[in-house]
Amino acid sequence: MSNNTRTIGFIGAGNMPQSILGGMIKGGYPASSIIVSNPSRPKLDMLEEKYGLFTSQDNHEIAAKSDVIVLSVKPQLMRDVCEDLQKHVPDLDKKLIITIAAGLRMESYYEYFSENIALVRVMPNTPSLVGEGVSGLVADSNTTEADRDFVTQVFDYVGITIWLQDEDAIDVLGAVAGSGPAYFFEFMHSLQRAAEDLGFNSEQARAMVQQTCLGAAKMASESELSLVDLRKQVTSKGGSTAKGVEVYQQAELNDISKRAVAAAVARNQEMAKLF
Ligand SMILES: NC(=O)C1=CN([C@@H]2O[C@H](COP(=O)(O)OP(=O)(O)OC[C@H]3O[C@@H](n4cnc5c(N)ncnc54)[C@H](O)[C@@H]3O)[C@@H](O)[C@H]2O)C=CC1
Ligand SMILES: O=C(O)[C@@H]1CCC=N1
Repeated sequence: MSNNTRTIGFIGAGNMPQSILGGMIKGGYPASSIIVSNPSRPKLDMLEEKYGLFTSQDNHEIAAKSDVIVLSVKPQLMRDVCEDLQKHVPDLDKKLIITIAAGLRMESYYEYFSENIALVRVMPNTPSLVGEGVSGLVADSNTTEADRDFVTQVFDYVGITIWLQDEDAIDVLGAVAGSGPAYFFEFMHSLQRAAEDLGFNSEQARAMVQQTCLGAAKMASESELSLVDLRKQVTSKGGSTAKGVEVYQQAELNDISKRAVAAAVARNQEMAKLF
């Protein structure tokens, strides 16, 4: 990677950029080439202490020092942050701009900056922190092949990268993989509570749920079998699993997932119009 190191500056130091930069550093990207801004100090102090990063409360300073700017604020703040950068930071169209915001379309960024910016929209997820992220990417035609290679390299550090044809696909990937960790945590917590209700303490209940989830995910990723066949392997005829699975099927789990993803896609589309 070090043969293609650029100074990468995160504007916003929230959960998602922390997951990405933490994963990058773990994967070997030089911390000296990662810089971060945030309006308040606590997260910056933590990042300085933990990784020795250069940080600033001044977005202009971080953007000016960066070859690659990663816009990492909430969608509703994006217009103000970008218009402010456009006013105060020279040569933005000579830098590569990455945005990780959900929903917001590329055309919004052309409005905030100019149509000359080189822009990549990335939809990452928080498991990037442990090197198991999923990132969906779409680049505009102002980016060079070297830019796109760089973005691939960065997000490959923190998991798998999936280049997409258009922004509609990013909204869907966001609703499945971007939001997905929350769905799994919700499900895992419900299993933990079920074990607790039947007498386990929370520590044991959580341990068995998370290890089972990890094991199932590992099996799925290492196996050639379909998810249906993997499920069948656990489900002995006339056994206990069949009874448990039946409850989920009767509750229309497929339909629940479909509705959850559709709701998240709809919110992404709404956010594109709101901000
Ligand atoms: N959390 C997630 O799982 C994912 C988040 N995203 C996107 O990542 C972006 C950031 O989300 P999170 O990190 O989760 O949010 P967060 O709420 O954890 O962090 C937002 C950060 O922005 C900072 N901030 C506020 N105003 C600012 C300004 N004017 N300039 C610079 N920084 C400012 C806040 O102090 C805070 O540290 C959002 O656009 C979200 O759509 C995308 C995929 C997944
Ligand atoms: O909830 C959100 O809007 C962001 C996008 C995907 C995960 N978190």
